[in-house]
Amino acid sequence: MPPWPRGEARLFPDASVPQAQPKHTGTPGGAAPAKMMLFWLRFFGYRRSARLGRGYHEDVGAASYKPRKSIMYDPETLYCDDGLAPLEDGIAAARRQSHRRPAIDLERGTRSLDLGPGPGVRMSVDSLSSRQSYMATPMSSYMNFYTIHRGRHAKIVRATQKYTGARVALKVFDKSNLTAGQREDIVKEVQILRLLKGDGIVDFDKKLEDDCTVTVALKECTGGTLMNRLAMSGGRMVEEACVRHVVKPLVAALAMLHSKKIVHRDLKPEHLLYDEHSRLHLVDFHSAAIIGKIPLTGREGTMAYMAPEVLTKPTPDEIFHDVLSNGISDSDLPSYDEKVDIWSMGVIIVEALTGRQPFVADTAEAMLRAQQQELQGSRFGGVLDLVRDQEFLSLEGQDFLSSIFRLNPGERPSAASLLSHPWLELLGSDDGDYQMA
Ligand SMILES: Nc1ncnc2c1ncn2[C@@H]1O[C@H](COP(=O)(O)OP(=O)(O)OP(=O)(O)O)[C@@H](O)[C@H]1O
Repeated sequence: MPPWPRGEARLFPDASVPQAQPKHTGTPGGAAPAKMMLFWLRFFGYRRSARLGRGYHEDVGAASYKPRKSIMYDPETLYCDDGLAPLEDGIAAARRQSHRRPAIDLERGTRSLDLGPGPGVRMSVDSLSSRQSYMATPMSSYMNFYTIHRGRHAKIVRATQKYTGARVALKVFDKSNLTAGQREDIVKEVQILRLLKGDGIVDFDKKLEDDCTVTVALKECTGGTLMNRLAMSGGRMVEEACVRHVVKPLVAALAMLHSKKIVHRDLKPEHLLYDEHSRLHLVDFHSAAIIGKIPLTGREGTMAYMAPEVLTKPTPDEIFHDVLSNGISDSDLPSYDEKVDIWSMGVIIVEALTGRQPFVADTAEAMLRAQQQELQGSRFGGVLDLVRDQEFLSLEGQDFLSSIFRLNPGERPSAASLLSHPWLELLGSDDGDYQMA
């Protein structure tokens, strides 16, 4: 029987009995090794790094055991856009690849996320709490890049979406070449594309941004442009094919566009694309405008397809340097309306039927003269003479085109009224498509 009560055995051990010594005695009282280590780790500000699955890890400040600094995501797993669903796709993908739940409530603040910069650069996101930031790269959710076009404003890169396999056309703007006005144009282009989800308009997917580029992701139209189709069919289309594949879908797309008060302002064969089902889609809304939101006073578009009332307007540069600096407001200038698209449509149709542009000139003044001469029939042998020929074009076709080619925009029909034009009923079989005429 020991001389002390049982319960006091650990408090007052018998000195004669050998006791197990703690392995580490660095702190008073012989603290447990884990606690000891934690003490020093806290002291030196150690950051615990917890792996949460492939390519995804969380840095956590161990000093307080609270998430500190940042959450980092593998660019392969997460991408975000300017606020819509794709970020959630990225989160879902990150979660699928992670065995543990991402430690942070990603959903919070995703609505106003903009893409982070390229790999290795971290970017704060306002709507997340200050200790959180994202790392992601716009292009990392795509693969198989191939540049198909270098345009005035952007380059177009064909790519495949990694997770869905969807084919996209990425319109990539180099930020270093953009003026403030051009940046506004991109915002406007995206705004218009969002408004125009529907038949006849290219499908907008999302907008991506990093330090160097702004990218507008569109569904790829795999059937090529009207220009490609004309080339495949020997330079021009027979009338029935033209009505089926150009006139009817174009009138319908313009009727929809104009009903939303949007003017394209740069219609041409290169901006009419076909999908895999040969359905027509309008692209390039960079010059487009919403009537009433900005004054339609500048010379926008491609000269051969410009309506006469656009040719007489100052270019955007002239407006900036000459007009506004003279104290005249943009809204004081005479403006035009959606009828400019109707004129461009007429030029496209004539080109599709004949393989030639009806009006050709180098300067705006010369183009205006050429248009007047053609329309008054004083330029013998011009392209319009050909379409006035009954051997070449049906009476319905002639009536359709002559109603469009009016110098006075007020006399041109609207797209909505052209929907019921008899020429659109002139549809033969598909056999006529792309025949050499
Ligand atoms: N969604 C798409 N699918 C397939 N090809 C496309 C798509 N969007 C654009 N392209 C191709 O890229 C070309 C140029 O597109 P877009 O006009 O939008 O760019 P841009 O920079 O404004 O070029 P440009 O200055 O020549 O008008 C189109 O003519 C077409 O060949």
